[in-house]
Amino acid sequence: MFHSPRRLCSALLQRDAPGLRRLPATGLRRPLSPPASAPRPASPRLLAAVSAASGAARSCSRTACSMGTGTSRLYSALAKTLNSSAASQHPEYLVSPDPEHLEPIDPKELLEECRAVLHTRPPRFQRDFVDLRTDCPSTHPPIRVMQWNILAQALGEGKDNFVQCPVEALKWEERKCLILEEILAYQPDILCLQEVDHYFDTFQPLLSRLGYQGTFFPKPWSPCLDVEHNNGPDGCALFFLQNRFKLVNSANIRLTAMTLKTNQVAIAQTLECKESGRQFCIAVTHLKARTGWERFRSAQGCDLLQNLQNITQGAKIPLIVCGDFNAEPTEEVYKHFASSSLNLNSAYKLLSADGQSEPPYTTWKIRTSGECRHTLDYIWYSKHALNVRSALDLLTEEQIGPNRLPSFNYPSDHLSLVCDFSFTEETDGLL
Ligand SMILES: NC(=O)C1=CN([C@@H]2O[C@H](COP(=O)(O)OP(=O)(O)OC[C@H]3O[C@@H](n4cnc5c(N)ncnc54)[C@H](OP(=O)(O)O)[C@@H]3O)[C@@H](O)[C@H]2O)C=CC1
Ligand SMILES: [Mg+2]
Repeated sequence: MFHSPRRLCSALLQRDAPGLRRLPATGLRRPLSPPASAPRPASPRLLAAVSAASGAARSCSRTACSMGTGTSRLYSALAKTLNSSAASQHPEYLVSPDPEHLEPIDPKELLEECRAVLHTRPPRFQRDFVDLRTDCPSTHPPIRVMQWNILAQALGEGKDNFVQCPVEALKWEERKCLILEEILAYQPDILCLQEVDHYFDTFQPLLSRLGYQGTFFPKPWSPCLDVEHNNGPDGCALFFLQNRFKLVNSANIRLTAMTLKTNQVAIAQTLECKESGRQFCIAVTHLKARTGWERFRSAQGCDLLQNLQNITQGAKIPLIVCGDFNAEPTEEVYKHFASSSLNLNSAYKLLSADGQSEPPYTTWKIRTSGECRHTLDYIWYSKHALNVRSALDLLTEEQIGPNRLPSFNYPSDHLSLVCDFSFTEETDGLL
């Protein structure tokens, strides 16, 4: 699904003065030295591909964002400038730096390099795709969508209280390779992420070199900013492969609850498939967490649905909504989505025997309060316009292990959800 790199990955090794490397996004330079916490890399390219880009935001963080909460607010303000409501009406302001100026990375080589960094870790778990609609042939390749709350680095190390997870398992230099490995293993066409607090230094520069166009919308008052040595606010990020889709429209939405602005956000983009000319809308969100906030989440969900009604012109444009809803299927917000006039179904229900039950968990962790096993993450889709051709099975309890998540094998407390979609024949030729 990735497009072939136009040049070899070895182009990542710079031709500039020895020991200096041009940073892709900014043109800044920094000394070439491996991160202190990382194991000795097997390949020098990893420094180029995985670490070097971090210099851009690290040099930003030296001046603006990593010195604690006060200066982090400045970073937050800068990030918000890039995502202002004015910008949302002009997609050109939201696009990443010109991808033509970035050296492409060969995904296979990057995957190998990630694996080299992770050589002291246990192997990653095997997960299989389950075929769901083998009887519906499609003329176009499916659209693979990944939904994943990747766990903000600042929250994982600072506030989440994962009492059974050793701190070494959370080291960013290795954990980011586990996250990249998961993305590279499944090669989604569209990637919907929550709790991203390493957008500018890691995911945007690397994923743009893999052919993705990215958008980031930070939470207005990210809890990450209250963690010492944070890397800026966390937020939602949406990436799509530029060789498969053209951006038609993009909206960054600050969710409201009972007309009040909240700390939760969403990104909604209308994309056009380059192969088929078909349009669809993809949205990503992360609703308010914690028990006691059920009505608040419900109101946020209603606001998001209202926004999506407008964006899809009343369900005329097929829709996919990915999110960490922080709500079990018994909650009101889930019911609003299941019964909305947008005609949505939750894709992972299709993995159950009767097609009606959500998986038993999408997140599983142990906090000071005890074991937390919940189904909170969903991929909703327009059931009249889209088919789910296959879905990636979840990790088993045995794979997750007694200490639950995150772990040395798996980088987040939430599992990634991955689905392959195709358009239904009935709506072929419409939008
Ligand atoms: N300084 C200021 O003026 C303000 C600061 N804030 C900060 O923001 C925070 C609230 O922001 P808000 O967006 O409402 O945050 P949420 O309540 O939505 O939670 C934020 C994160 O905490 C995680 N989380 C969920 N449950 C727990 C738990 N039991 N223990 C630890 N972490 C948990 C969530 O992860 P998941 O989704 O994976 O469950 C989520 O990513 C405040 O605590 C404060 O730190 C907020 C407003 C103003
Ligand atoms: Mg979390």
